[in-house]
Amino acid sequence: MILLAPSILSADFSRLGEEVSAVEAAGAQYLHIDVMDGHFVPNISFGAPVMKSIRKMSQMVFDVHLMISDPLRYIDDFAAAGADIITFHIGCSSDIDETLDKIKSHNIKCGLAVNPDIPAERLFPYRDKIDMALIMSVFAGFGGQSYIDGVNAKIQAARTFFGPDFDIEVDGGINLTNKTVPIANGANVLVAGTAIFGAQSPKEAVCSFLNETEIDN
Ligand SMILES: O=C(CO)[C@@H](O)[C@H](O)COP(=O)(O)O
Repeated sequence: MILLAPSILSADFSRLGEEVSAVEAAGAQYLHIDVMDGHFVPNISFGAPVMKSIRKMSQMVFDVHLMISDPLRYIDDFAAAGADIITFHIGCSSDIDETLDKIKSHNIKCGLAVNPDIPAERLFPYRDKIDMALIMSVFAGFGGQSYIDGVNAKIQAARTFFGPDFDIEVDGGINLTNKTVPIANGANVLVAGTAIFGAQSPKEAVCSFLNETEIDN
């Protein structure tokens, strides 16, 4: 089953509640929450208080993507704010095992992410500790970039290594035209920001993503 994770990075923050309700009503299963610190990536987005405020009005799986230098320091905050999955990056400054253990201590699922210039094999030693692998199909930091086809082999390598029942999420530059590409290479969780919240109707965009994704499969 393909899961869709609309990224609120591209939402209209002045109407965040309405935007979240629209994608939830349309059937999106995950809500992708992009947290950026202006240090690990050049951009700054928002933190746990914003997530906490939308947690009250949504039942979606809150899929938190920490693009921050020292994720270990903030796991407690995001857990308390209602995260269901917390993913952070290979290459951050926190100890990876310690951070995964911290996430697990909250009974939350954990994921590890790799930017396009980091091989999928860097995820493999953590196989028994993680619930999801996040393969970035753009360099983390900004919405609205173009999908990098060079990551397709990496998605395949991750699928081969982790097996058929493991969650492999792909994030960046995914739209209605190219969404079959990550799926064909082994992804089962698709993140889309601009293609959903940049559409005239985010609700219709989610329906198109989900319906057409089913037809393609
Ligand atoms: O993590 C990121 C960017 O760093 C992504 O989640 C993007 O926000 C996806 O947005 P689009 O590429 O779909 O616009």
